[in-house]
Amino acid sequence: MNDTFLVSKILRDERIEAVMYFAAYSLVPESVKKPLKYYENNVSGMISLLKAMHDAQVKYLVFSSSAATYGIPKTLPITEDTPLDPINPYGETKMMMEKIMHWADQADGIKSIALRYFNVAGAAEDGSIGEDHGPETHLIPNILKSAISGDGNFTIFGQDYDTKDGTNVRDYVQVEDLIDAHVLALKHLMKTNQSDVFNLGTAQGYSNLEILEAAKKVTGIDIPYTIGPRRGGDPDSLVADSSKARSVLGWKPKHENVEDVIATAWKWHQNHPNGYEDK
Ligand SMILES: O=c1ccn([C@@H]2O[C@H](COP(=O)(O)OP(=O)(O)O[C@H]3O[C@H](CO)[C@H](O)[C@H](O)[C@H]3O)[C@@H](O)[C@H]2O)c(=O)[nH]1
Repeated sequence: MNDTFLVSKILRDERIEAVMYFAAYSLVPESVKKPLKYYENNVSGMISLLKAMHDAQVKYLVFSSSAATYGIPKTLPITEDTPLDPINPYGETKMMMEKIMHWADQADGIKSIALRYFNVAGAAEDGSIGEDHGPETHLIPNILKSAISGDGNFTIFGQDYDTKDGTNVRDYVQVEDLIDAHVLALKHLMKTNQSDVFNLGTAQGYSNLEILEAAKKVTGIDIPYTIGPRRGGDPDSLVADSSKARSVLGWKPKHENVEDVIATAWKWHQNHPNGYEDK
C-alpha cells in the first residue's frame, strides 16, 4: 500500500475534516549536510499528503512553515510580504511546500494556512514535554544541557555577523504560544475558507550572546562558552512582524519575555537531565 493510498484511507475512515502538517525534518545544519533527505521527506511528503487529501475530499490544511523561507531579509522586522529567498535546503523545502499548497488550492480547492515559525523554544509549562533532538542542534537546549553537565562545551557559531554584537539574532516563540496559534488558525481557515500565511514570532530579536546571558540568569549558573566558526546556512538576523497573526487571528503570545521562555525549557531539562532516554 503506498503512502497516499494509506493516508487517504485514514482520512476517509476517520472522517477527518482538516489536517495539521508538521513536516518532521526541521534542522537547518542537518539540511545543509543532507539536502536530498530534506527534499525527499518534506516536498514528497507534501505531495503525498495533498493527493491523499484530494482523494478523500479533505479541504483544510494548516502547515508548519518557517522563517527560514525568507533567507537574508533586506529589512527587519519581516512581514509576510517580505520576499522569500531561502539560503539553506530546509528553508527552500518549506518555500516549495508553500508553493505546492498554492497550486493545490487553485486546482483542487484545498484551502491552507502556512504558519511561518520563527525560533520555537521552551517546553510545556508543567515540565512534562520538552525538546530533545539527537544530536541536539538548537541553541537554548545546548546552553541548558551544558549548564546541567558543567562540561564547558557550549560553542557559539560565529561572532562576525552584521548584528549588534556579531552573533546571530533570532526571535524566540514559546511552544505553547505556538500551539494556541494553530488552534486559532484552524478555526479562522474553516470560517473564512481562504488560504493565507502568518508569521509566528514575538517581534523581539535576541542575539546568541543575549540568550546565553538570559540563560545564566534563569539557571543561576555561570555557563562557559567558546566562539567557534560559522555553522553554515545561518542568516544574520530573523525577527518577525507578527501583527497580522495578532490582529487577524487574535493571537496573544503569553511569553513575551525571553527569560520566561527559557524558564519553561529549564524546568524540563532539570526534570529530564538525560532527555528522553529511550529515543
Ligand atoms: O550550539 C549552538 C546551537 C546554535 N547556535 C546558534 O544559535 C542560533 C539559533 O540556532 P538554532 O539551531 O537554535 O535555530 P535555527 O535559527 O537554525 O533554526 C530554527 O529557526 C528557523 C527559523 O528561524 C527554523 O524554523 C528552524 O526549524 C529552527 O530550527 C544560530 O545562530 C546558531 O548558529 C549556536 O551558536 N550554538
